[in-house]
Amino acid sequence: MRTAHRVTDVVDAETPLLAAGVPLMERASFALALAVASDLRARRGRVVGARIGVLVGGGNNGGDALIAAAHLARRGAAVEIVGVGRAMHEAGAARARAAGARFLDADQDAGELAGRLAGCAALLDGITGIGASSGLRGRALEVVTALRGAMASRPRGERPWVVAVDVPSGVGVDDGALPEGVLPADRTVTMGTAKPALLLPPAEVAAGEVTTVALGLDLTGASHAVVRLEAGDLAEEWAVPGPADHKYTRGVLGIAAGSDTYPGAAVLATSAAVRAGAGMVRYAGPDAAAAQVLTRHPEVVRGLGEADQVGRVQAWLLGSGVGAGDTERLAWLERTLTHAVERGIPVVADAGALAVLPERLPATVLLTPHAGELAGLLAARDPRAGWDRARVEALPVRALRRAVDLTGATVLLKGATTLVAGPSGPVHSQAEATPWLGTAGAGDVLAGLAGMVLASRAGDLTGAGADPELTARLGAVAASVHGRAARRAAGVEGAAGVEASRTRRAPAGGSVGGPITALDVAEALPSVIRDLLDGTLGG
Ligand SMILES: NC(=O)C1=CN([C@@H]2O[C@H](COP(=O)(O)OP(=O)(O)OC[C@H]3O[C@@H](n4cnc5c(N)ncnc54)[C@H](O)[C@@H]3O)[C@@H](O)[C@H]2O)[C@@H](O)CC1
Ligand SMILES: Nc1ncnc2c1ncn2[C@@H]1O[C@H](COP(=O)(O)OP(=O)(O)O)[C@@H](O)[C@H]1O
Ligand SMILES: [K+]
Repeated sequence: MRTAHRVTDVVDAETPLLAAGVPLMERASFALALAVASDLRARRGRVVGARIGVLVGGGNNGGDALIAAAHLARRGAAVEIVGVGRAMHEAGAARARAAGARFLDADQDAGELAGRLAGCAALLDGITGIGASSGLRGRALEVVTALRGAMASRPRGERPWVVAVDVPSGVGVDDGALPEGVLPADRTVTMGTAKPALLLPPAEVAAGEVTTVALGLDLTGASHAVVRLEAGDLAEEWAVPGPADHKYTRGVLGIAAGSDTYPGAAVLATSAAVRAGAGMVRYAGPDAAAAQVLTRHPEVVRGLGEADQVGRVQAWLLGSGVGAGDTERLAWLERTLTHAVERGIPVVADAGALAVLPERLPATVLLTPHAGELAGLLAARDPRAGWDRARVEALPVRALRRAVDLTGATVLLKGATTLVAGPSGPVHSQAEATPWLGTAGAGDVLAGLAGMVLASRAGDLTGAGADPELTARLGAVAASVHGRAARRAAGVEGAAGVEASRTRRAPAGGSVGGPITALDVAEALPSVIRDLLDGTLGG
């Protein structure tokens, strides 16, 4: 599990150590210098003679960068420092100067400065860290903007290796905002614990590879702001049947997906659910879609009539492939949702079901909008806040939290990185997917998979003493398994999907994979889940 902590919790954890005289900045800057030296050796063979540019702001983030610059200068690097703040960490500057670092004229033309910096082997971004009040301003913004331009005009292989100190300067440290004028890093060396922006869209793409420096902070009392589940965590949450289990104890999922207009959604959602190991799927949908489902999956049981006539289920998936004009189906979904909520049955509410939500919902209802659907939901409930798709994409965590507050439900926001949060607990952020997954019907597969995961853990979700945060965690499990199945289907290896999409090529030894259909993702589920439980799935 990867985790991140909020700025206030980091500051609270640092304070007693600083008061006790623990040299946190020494530790931080030494580790930073080591990371830069190691990257330089890997990329250029040596540190000696390498030209390293250091962007320095007025606070302790600049202090970290200056002391690291001193270490690197002592190792023989040609270090060039540019102050872009109103002040400069004095002790750090003195050490850098004593070690032989050069201070460039900070007032010179930003374009000339940028041209010089863009020719460095490495750049350290030590402008702002957790003390930043907003996106970069003033001279810092001017220099970074010029530098981004100068770097963009060089061939990729001739650009400097960028290392961000603590966070890429200017990102929304707690909310993951990515304003204009952030220098994208190849690596971020973060101090004490990861910061939320390093795991949250859209800022995470500017962080590159993240290295966390252990500072000895005691964060045991602080809650996680962001959690990213890894393979071992998924295996722990996955329900594995024992000898006493049978189809009913493994979880029966009711699926009301698909319509005469979109019958395919029924096939995709049921395929995902049965392949992910549902004890049984009861399909409640129109005749034509049901015929297609049963042709492909004869094990699916048809349920007719109202919710209480369909037969017992441990969870429902409602709404995939039901359009806004399908008033009769929507009315049925609304009645079924109410029925499920009254009985404490967990629900995945997707697509059409998002249009018929009651005012308040329990946390065991998992809403699965994409950014456009979430914008619609927020615009309807919070009309004066001006939510639209672009705003949701720019501030996804805020949009997610707002939707949770307004509905009471657990919300899963689909995207290249999928975010899940409930009324309490952290934001889960899962980034395993590949951009090849952005294909019609992929959301229906996720919905079926998520429904099956909730059905298989229904007892833990709703029994006495149930963990109120479990729905969100299981949503994250489903998102991660979905993303991993997409990677397997597409043949993506080595590279993270995000990285591959950014660079349009695979790193050495990897593969960016190739096109997939939504059904391919469903079909990859059994082997991915098997590897997950065998412990052979990395990451
Ligand atoms: N407290 C400590 O002793 C430790 C702090 N550490 C480092 O210190 C950093 C935090 O230092 P600070 O609290 O001094 O804050 P920062 O250095 O992150 O930011 C404050 C400085 O940035 C300027 N600034 C703020 N907003 C700006 C904006 N929008 N545009 C341009 N400039 C802006 C301020 O004028 C001030 O000079 C951490 O991120 C980490 O790098 C680490 O060395 C670990 C120990
Ligand atoms: N660029 C991307 N990278 C990774 N995953 C993506 C990307 N774009 C979309 N996805 C994933 O694909 C799925 C698309 O779902 P959705 O938008 O509901 O499509 P549909 O309604 O056609 O099924 C989601 O799980 C989403 O997270
Ligand atoms: K920084």
